[in-house]
Amino acid sequence: MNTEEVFSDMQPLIRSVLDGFNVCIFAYGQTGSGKTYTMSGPNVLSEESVGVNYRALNDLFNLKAQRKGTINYEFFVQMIEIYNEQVRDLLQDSGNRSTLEIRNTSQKGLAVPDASIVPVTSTSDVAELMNQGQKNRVVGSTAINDRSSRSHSCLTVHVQGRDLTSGTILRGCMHLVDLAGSERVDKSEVVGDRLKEALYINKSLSALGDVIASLAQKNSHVPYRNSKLTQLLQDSLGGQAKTLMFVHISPEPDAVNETISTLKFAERVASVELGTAKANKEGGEVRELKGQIACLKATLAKKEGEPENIQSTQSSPNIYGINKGNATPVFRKNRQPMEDVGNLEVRNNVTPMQKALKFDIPGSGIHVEHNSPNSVKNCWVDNAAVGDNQFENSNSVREQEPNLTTHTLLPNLFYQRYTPGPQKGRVESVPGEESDEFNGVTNSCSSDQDMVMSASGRKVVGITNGGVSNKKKPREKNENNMTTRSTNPTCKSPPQSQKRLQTPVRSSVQKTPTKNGKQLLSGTDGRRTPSGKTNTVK
Ligand SMILES: Nc1ncnc2c1ncn2[C@@H]1O[C@H](COP(=O)(O)OP(=O)(O)OP(=O)(O)O)[C@@H](O)[C@H]1O
Repeated sequence: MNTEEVFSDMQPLIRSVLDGFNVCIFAYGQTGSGKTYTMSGPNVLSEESVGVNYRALNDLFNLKAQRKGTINYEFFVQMIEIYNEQVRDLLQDSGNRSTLEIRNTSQKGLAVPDASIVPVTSTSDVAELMNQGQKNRVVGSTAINDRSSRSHSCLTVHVQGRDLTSGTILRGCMHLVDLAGSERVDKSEVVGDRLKEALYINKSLSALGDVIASLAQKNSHVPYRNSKLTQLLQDSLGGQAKTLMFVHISPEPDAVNETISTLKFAERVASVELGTAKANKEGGEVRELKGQIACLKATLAKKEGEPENIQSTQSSPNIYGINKGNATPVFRKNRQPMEDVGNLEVRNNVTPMQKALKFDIPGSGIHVEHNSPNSVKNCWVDNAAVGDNQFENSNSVREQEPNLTTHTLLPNLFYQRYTPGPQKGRVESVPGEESDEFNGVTNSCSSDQDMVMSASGRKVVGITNGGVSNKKKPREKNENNMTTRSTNPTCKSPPQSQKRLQTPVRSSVQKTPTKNGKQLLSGTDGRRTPSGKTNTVK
């Protein structure tokens, strides 16, 4: 199965991102099985070997061009890695990199708000950023893979679109995750820092397994907080995102145990039942009503002598909209206001929506009949007072200033902190040991709370495989694998038993069956038997 075929499995999801869904695509498998090859491609890229990350971005730009008469899209990119349970910004030079926090929020949407977020306008912009991120990623040599990723990496593309006719705002985001591979340390023969990395990798993958098991069993508590990886993927696994997992296995006979356990994991993933998909669409009327409700609440609070700052009524994920945060000055000075990069939501004068309005304010006991547009104009959010922490649960709303209703929903998020500079080589240094702050935390979140990323949309996990030989030496063995066999003429025909593993196991995210109205994660071939078991294509 070549990369183009693999990519065809995820192509429908690219459209979904542009339609306002959140999507997560991740590569899973033992070390050396070809995850990085699938996601990013080999070191030297050719048109055939370029990874699915680049292809996805390319598709996004193509679709953007096709839709330019109807929707205006903007794209922004973040790239982070989780290395030894530390989250790091791959778009920052290693010298400037600090450890970042994952913010669990069901409302605001940015999983790692302090990571650089960079506007991109062309595929070459993206390729440059990905190369930079890839170079900054921690890679090390082991007995199994001489360029083994020692971290989980996540490339996130944020999409914002504005329908030119209706004014509806669409927001989607796509996480492209290249997991570090599980490894048996006796086989990878790692010691010292590499051993420490392997232990962190295995531990976080095992936390991922626990989360999947909990989801599959529909447990009320899902232990997302046991690792940074599961925190990061929380919303993609247990929320409403569309999720696709590529499973990679090695054709090596002596990797059969790892292969079996990988396929068992895939089977478990496939049994997770999903919620209903929703797109992040916000029409002009909704925005208007939110603004008016916020305004009326502010007026009410003032009348009752309550503090001015009250909870916003914002209920949908809004990664672009919230102006709270504690970005350090050092970052701020590098930021570029979103207006400068053409954020269409920055200006949203509400006049078209100034209609007669009748509604109850939930929980306030107030019924409002409202015919004047002007009250909206008397409402504003004090950005200065609020700061720019996008992840507080409330927005401050104050009365007085005119015409700023939805300006308030704007993004310090989109103050981008990316400063182009000379690229650093791959990071080899290993930070000091960090205590695992999530160890033992078993009951602090639910799937509905503390979401890492805002997401709307049904989850779909399709599974394919692109395994390669996990032996570092000889390298030719890598050619004898399912990902390359159709493209590599030097590839020898494997024994029958290996052929099975090498046969592409495809996923069809569009045909994912449903059960009781819920979408199921698709199985190893993206299909299910009537009993709900997964099929393996032979
Ligand atoms: N389809 C393929 N065709 C040719 N070479 C491949 C293919 N897949 C993987 N390889 C080669 O196999 C080696 C291991 O692949 P890769 O680094 O992608 O594995 P990985 O699963 O990401 O490993 P790790 O988890 O250790 O990072 C690399 O040298 C890569 O170029």
